Amino acid sequence: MSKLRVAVLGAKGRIGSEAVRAVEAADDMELVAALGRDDKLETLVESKAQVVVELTTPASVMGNLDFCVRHGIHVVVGTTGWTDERLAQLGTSLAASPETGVLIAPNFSIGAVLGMKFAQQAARYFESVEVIELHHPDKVDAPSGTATRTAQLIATARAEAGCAPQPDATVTALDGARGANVDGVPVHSIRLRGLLAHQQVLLGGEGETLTIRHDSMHHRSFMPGILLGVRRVVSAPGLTYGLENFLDLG
Ligand SMILES: NC(=O)C1=CN([C@@H]2O[C@H](COP(=O)(O)OP(=O)(O)OC[C@H]3O[C@@H](n4cnc5c(N)ncnc54)[C@H](O)[C@@H]3O)[C@@H](O)[C@H]2O)C=CC1
Ligand SMILES: O=C(O)C1=N[C@H](C(=O)O)C[C@H](O)C1
Repeated sequence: MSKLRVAVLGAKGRIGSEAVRAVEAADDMELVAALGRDDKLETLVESKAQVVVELTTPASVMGNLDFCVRHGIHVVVGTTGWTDERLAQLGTSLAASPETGVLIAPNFSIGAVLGMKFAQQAARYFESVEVIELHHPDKVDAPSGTATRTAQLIATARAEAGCAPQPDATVTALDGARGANVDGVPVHSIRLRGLLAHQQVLLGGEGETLTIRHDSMHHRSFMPGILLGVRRVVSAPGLTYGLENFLDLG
């Protein structure tokens, strides 16, 4: 069986360099390009890449995606910074290249995906829910893509269940004291040397709380999800949002 021809964009970055090693080690994949900020995207075409793993920055991802989709190259995207406007722009590109697949995964780690799913399931049963995400201080975006997506999933689950707005008697507060408001869910961002990627979802009801916590201690935690995404995106045309769509979570 021929190997999948895979390229990594952002290959010198923290997660990109780990992804390069993971693709090289995968029996069913061949690393055909490992590109950084100053490399030419045309290399992706010249190297006949079938799948690009996009791990750059929120400032770079849209241009890279546009190039790949125009050239019919499937993309597994880990880069953050997704907004409704960006998703709509991607939808327009994909409409012109309907056989191309793009997976956007706010988080590739299996534990984080499960944590998001559990939070989504629990959200309707508690009066209060807040998200705390904790990352290394070199991260350029806040809140994290994972926390934003978690809050959106929680908010949708609560809206569908007809939950009342969360109780919060705050009348005066310093700017930021109650975190960022993502669809009505407060999201708090910690940046601390020594950390990598961590998240807690705190749920509270009368006389009880539930905390769902996930910790990524090494970038290796993201690799099985990236490899799964590469294997699956080639037969998933259009946009897939969330690795959970490629997992049999029931
Ligand atoms: N979905 C997930 O599970 C994960 C997502 N991430 C996300 O991945 C992104 C990268 O994170 P890190 O590796 O920590 O950042 P980083 O700053 O270490 O790496 C980014 C790399 O991309 C390069 N780059 C910038 N523009 C480029 C371009 N146009 N073409 C090619 N390379 C370019 C930079 O020079 C740098 O080497 C962030 O958005 C982060 O949030 C990180 C870890 C896990
Ligand atoms: O920048 C990171 O490190 C991470 N980014 C992603 C995010 O913003 O959610 C995924 C993970 O949290 C690591």
